Amino acid sequence: MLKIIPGWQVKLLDANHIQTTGISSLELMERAAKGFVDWWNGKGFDHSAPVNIFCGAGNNGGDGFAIARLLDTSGFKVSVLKCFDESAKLSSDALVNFKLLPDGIRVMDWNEFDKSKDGIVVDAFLGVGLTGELRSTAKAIIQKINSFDGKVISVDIPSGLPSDDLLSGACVRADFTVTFAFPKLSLLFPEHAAVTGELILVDIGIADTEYDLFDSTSYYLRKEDVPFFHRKFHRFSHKGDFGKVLIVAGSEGKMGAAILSCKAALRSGSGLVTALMPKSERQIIQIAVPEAMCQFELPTDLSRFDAIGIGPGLGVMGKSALLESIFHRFKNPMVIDADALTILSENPDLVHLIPKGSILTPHLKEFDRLLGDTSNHLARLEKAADFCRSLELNLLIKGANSVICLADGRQVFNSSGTPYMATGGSGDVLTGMLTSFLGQGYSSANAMFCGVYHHGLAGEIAGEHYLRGTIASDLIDAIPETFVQLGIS
Ligand SMILES: NC(=O)C1=CN([C@@H]2O[C@H](COP(=O)(O)OP(=O)(O)OC[C@H]3O[C@@H](n4cnc5c(N)ncnc54)[C@H](OP(=O)(O)O)[C@@H]3O)[C@@H](O)[C@H]2O)[C@@H](O)CC1
Ligand SMILES: Nc1ncnc2c1ncn2[C@@H]1O[C@H](COP(=O)(O)OP(=O)(O)O)[C@@H](O)[C@H]1O
Ligand SMILES: [K+]
Repeated sequence: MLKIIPGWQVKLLDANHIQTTGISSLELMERAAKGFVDWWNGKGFDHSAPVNIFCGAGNNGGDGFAIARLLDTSGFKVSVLKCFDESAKLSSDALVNFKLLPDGIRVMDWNEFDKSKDGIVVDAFLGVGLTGELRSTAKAIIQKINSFDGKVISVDIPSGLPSDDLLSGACVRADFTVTFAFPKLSLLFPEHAAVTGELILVDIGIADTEYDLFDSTSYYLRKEDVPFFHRKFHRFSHKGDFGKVLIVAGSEGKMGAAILSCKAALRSGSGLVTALMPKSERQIIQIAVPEAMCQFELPTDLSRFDAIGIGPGLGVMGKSALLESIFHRFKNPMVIDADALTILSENPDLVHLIPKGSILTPHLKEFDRLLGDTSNHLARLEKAADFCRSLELNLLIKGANSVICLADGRQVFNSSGTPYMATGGSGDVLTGMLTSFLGQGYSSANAMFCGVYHHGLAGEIAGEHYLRGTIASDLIDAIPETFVQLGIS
């Protein structure tokens, strides 16, 4: 997994990389620019659209000059908008790249930019070197960029956004942010979604081990990390090896949630799935998921189950005793979602009975109901860390870039997923997937890494096909393809 370090430490990361590999800082800037242009070329932007690149005097601007040169070579009509005056001292690498600008590129002052023209704006004004409050000219430059109606692509971070803190002043509103080496923490906050746009991570050749020097509890979960967390099964594996799970879900009118969770558990590899549900609703589930077994009373001995998932569509009224009995009778980690979380919010004493290592999966509203209102994501993450450490529980804060908050203090941001997953029932699918991995003998942390990443990837696969018509069942259908794409047999 990729460690997320504070923006101010990027200089140390670079210096260390330069020292150990012998490459120059200029070469590192060139890699960043090449990575940006590779992504750009993959997007297939129209060659006839003029490209206007706002460049600051620091290394973010240096990236911008290098990008300008490379886009010019690729045949784009590029202009550079200087965001500094004649007296400004450019960083040494920015100066080199400024001097390397080919003659064909028009260089103007930022205030000469004509916002009414078509094209694309690249924002290479301010990067992680931003300190303190924006100066007045910087605010005017950001305003100018934001007055443009077309696409805006930010280099490393939208100019004005602090890398590790909440936005308090002006900021470029980007459609895409192409960030280098690792995602800056603030790019992952829901309150910044409107300024960061779609997030793209460009690898500039810094190895994961080079981050070991830095203290941080934040990580980013990428596709290449996930296979490592999967268990390997062998030729003689039998259905018992793949786990027996109990899904406690569904009530009259909400049996769909139970069906989605059970199916998702089966599609994620569970050997045996049992649904605990009201007897009156048994026909629905037996027709929809014939592979699942049904149970209408809570068995006294729950030790025959390897994992339990509880909550989707369960209902709240009169269900707290059921939750309490399960906590008393089952001693292994379990998955707690939806209505079960609401019951916990209403009966806070029950939280102390939850088996250690369990996984709670609140979305933002459920989080606030459970742990109290939070004014912003930073405060939420801090609260989550305290909760997880003190109770030895794991929390998944759901949303775009869901955060896996572990009892050991690590907070891991997921990279897979798409807004097309914002559809009723997709959380029920996740509960089934997490329960399935727990039941297959994965540690809670590994079950979360695999469950959350595969769930997001299933959303991407389904979303590619169905766009905004994606429904939760499509995610389940896409689960097998996620295993194919990750090379997991
Ligand atoms: N490993 C990586 O990730 C790599 C990262 N790289 C790139 O380096 C970037 C970081 O570059 P950096 O350190 O030179 O800082 P940068 O963001 O250009 O900002 C400095 C400029 O901002 C200005 N400024 C500051 N505060 C201000 C304020 N309040 N209001 C107004 N202005 C303010 C400051 O002005 P000054 O204070 O000096 O007058 C100076 O001009 C990083 O984001 C990435 O793009 C790649 O090139 C290579 C590998
Ligand atoms: N914009 C988004 N980007 C990525 N994933 C999303 C987005 N919106 C929702 N999701 C994911 O979809 C799931 C929704 O779960 P939840 O809110 O419990 O929905 P429901 O209760 O309808 O099942 C979560 O896993 C969440 O991370
Ligand atoms: K920028």
